[in-house]
Amino acid sequence: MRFDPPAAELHIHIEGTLEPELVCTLAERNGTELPYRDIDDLRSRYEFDDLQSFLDLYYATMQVLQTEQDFADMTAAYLERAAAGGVRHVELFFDPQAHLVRGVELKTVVDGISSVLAESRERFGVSSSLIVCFLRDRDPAEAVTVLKDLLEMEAPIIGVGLDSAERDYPPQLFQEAFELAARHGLRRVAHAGEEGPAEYVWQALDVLGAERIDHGVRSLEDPELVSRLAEEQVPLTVCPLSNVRLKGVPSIAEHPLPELLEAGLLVSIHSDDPAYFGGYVDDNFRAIAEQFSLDAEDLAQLAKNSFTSSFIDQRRRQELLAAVDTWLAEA
Ligand SMILES: Nc1ncnc2[nH]cnc12
Ligand SMILES: [Zn+2]
Repeated sequence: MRFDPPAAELHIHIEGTLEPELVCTLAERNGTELPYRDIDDLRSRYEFDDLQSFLDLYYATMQVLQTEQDFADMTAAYLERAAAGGVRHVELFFDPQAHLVRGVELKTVVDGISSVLAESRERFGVSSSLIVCFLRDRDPAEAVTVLKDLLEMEAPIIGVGLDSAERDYPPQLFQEAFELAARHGLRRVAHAGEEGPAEYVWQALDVLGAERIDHGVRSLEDPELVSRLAEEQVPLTVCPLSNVRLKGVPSIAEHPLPELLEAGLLVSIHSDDPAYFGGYVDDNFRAIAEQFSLDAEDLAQLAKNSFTSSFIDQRRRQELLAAVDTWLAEA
């Protein structure tokens, strides 16, 4: 069976695609001293107890990203791998504050990533757009400043998101930044209900105006919330391998994907930080298909959900939905 239906990758942190090999290549190129002996030593540290233990390594390894070329190389490497696994459309998250605090300029980050996205369709057959994420464990006023700077420089972003350490950082702290985004016609998404409670999903919807919830798996703890999500068909971007690696759920067997689907929610499957969590979208499809005995038709439906949940224009959406039918006919 094949695990690579045409799909939209809607929950992907570009910095989370930094494979150990590229970390070492960039460290050598930039003369960055890393506290790891070699690639195998670095890879051996990819064992996490929770979200914070992952974020500690995630922010440490990204110090190798220094120049526009580094950001471009990382983006190109990701798009090449994603396309090989069936991805045909990407809405890419990036974390500018994580680079600004290291002294890397906003323009370096934005130009490096967007120069490759601008040619993603021609080079990789993947349409793409960019979403800025605010770090919820930093000052909410900083998020407003970063967004103003991005607007000022006319960065090619289509939306805003909210990520990093979730516990004790409720979405409502970021109301001002999200209101500013809305006034400028930007789309809004937010991580919620990954480690944080269902209450954070309510806040993401009602205070931030989030149109899509990243993760959202803990919504199941609140039946009223589940009804709301089902009724409004609010998209949830679910990342099974990530949830297991960060110990949000003990194993794929115990992942609540079947319950989410049973409840009639609009779920699609994504990879989050594939370099760290053991796989890209196709690897996530394989894991859930093998665990839950899903067939090609089930995967095709999840892939269609990803296009339905995306912010692409109607014409491209129809083209990609049709591509799923073609894949299914041949699968
Ligand atoms: N899974 C995740 N949750 C929150 N913030 C993140 N930043 C990168 N990956 C993340
Ligand atoms: Zn994420």
